[in-house]
Amino acid sequence: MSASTSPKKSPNSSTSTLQEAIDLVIKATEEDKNKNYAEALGLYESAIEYFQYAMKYEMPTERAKESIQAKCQQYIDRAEKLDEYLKKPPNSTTTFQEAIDLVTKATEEDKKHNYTEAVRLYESAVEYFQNAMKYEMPTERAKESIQAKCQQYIDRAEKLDEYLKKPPNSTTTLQEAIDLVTKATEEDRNHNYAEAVRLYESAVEYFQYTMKYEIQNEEAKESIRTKCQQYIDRAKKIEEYLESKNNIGSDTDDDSGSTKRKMMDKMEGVIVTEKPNVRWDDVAGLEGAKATLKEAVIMPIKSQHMFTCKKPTWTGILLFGPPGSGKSFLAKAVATEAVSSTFFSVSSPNLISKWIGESEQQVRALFDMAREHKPSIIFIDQVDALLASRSEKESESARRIKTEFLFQMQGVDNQNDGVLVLGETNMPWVLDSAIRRRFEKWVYIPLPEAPARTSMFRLNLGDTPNSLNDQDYKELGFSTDGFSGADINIVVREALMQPIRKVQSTTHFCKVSAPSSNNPNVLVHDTLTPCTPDTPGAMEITWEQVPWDKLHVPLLSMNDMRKSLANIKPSINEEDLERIKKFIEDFGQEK
Ligand SMILES: Nc1ncnc2c1ncn2[C@@H]1O[C@H](COP(=O)(O)OP(=O)(O)OP(=O)(O)O)[C@@H](O)[C@H]1O
Repeated sequence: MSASTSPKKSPNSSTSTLQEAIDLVIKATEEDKNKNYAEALGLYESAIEYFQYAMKYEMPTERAKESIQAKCQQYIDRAEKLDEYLKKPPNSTTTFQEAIDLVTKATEEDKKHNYTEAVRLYESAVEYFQNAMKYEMPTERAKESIQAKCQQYIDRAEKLDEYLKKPPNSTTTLQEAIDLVTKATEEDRNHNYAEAVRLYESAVEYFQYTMKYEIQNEEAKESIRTKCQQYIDRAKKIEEYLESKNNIGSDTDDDSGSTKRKMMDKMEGVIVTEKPNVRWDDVAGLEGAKATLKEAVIMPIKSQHMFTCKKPTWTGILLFGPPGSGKSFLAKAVATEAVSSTFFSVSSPNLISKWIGESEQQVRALFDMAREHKPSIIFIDQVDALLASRSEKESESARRIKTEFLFQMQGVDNQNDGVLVLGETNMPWVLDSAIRRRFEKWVYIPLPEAPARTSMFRLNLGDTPNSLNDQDYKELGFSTDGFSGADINIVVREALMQPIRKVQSTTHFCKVSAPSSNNPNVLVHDTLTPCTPDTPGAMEITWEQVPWDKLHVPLLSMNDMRKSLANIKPSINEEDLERIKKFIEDFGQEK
């Protein structure tokens, strides 16, 4: 700290030195705030001298002395910090701008999967931020926010570091990527869209890492790339949807607009207005159910002009049947094919947990919106969770939701014309009898028969390259008695992983003739594919030792399907089926 002279004061001076010291501190703080650090430093130093003089000659009380000393210490600290800052070489590089530039570069490298460089840059950026905070003295609030940001960069650098430290042959990233996609799809299905987007994005990141460091084979890479593009597209679509939903809520500034917006906010995760993309042809089998729904839902919407007098429409249709039999899937097809209608999809379990306490208001808002946007379809997934028989144990809130639903479904003065409530349940027997009556039409969705199961295998495999023939598909259909559509979906997903696993786990490769990876029209005879040790010409090598352009990932085969089938059992048990059978005996399949 630079030396300064004692205040030139006479003991008789009219202004007290203490007052002058205080004035100096006020000025010092002002200059400090205006970043005139040299001026601030001089003023702090003078103020300290004045305070010390005052303490010596103006004899304040002991308590005042103590407080002055504490204050002086603060000014001394601040002055020292300023002094240190001012002594920094003029071209010092510890500036915020440089720290920010480093973070920008780190993020770029991170995105390009140059993780080693990204870690280095993140770490340097944090160091620069810390130095800058020391010398450039931001406000406390700015400091807090910089520290929080730094923590994020440290976390990211640690995560990347962890990746980089994995043994070079590690195959776990691929598994992690697959797990992430599985979770993303689940969240997506449960309408937890924000979480689904996050998971899809992480999965893509993991896949990209495996493509860079783990997988050399171009075919496998190509297939992963295609999948990644699907996940990116899906994440984008969800983001667009979330944005558009916010816009629906913000399209008016008046009171009713803002109330609607509040309602929409509360409904987030509970109601989805996005149109699914499932066509009739995507639904295997269920021809009877499709015909009923076409007649009951699509026809009245499509040909309104045909019905000049009373329209034969239904206001409540219930799809019931065993779990995973395609009820929701079929409802999605209805929503897609009923082009001009608005689709509201409500997940009952989410609704119950999120609307507790606000129940009837939200139910009313849902129906109001449906009426406003008619023709519309309100699809209620797992309607049993929402509208089960009244019981002693149910909460007051659940009771109120149910009562309001009953009231709204009933509608007054034809106000529900053009609004269809489409419910689905796998436990129709638990429904409240009044609710059962509100669903005027019941459609049974059974487990698929063999031909429908065969179609499901075809639909699920889509255009994935495979070596299955018609006979294999038939066999798959026949050998999966008791499997639901959801079970078959799992079997196929599991089978799709087999070729990649085979490549990664095999100990031997042998030469086969296959299209060249550089030109698929040319057949080459030296590509390597997994084989058993006793195959003639088998070489004991791992997949990492095979040059990428020579690796031939085996096509998905019937054996892969059989392997997958051996591990997956039907999810519906006899007891569930008995219960449904009994219900049909009591109430019939359709009404
Ligand atoms: N008939 C079908 N055609 C094609 N795919 C089907 C069919 N049925 C089911 N699936 C597949 O199974 C998945 C699960 O089906 P879905 O969610 O419709 O079952 P659900 O009957 O609504 O089950 P839950 O009663 O448990 O709600 C679908 O996403 C679809 O991939």
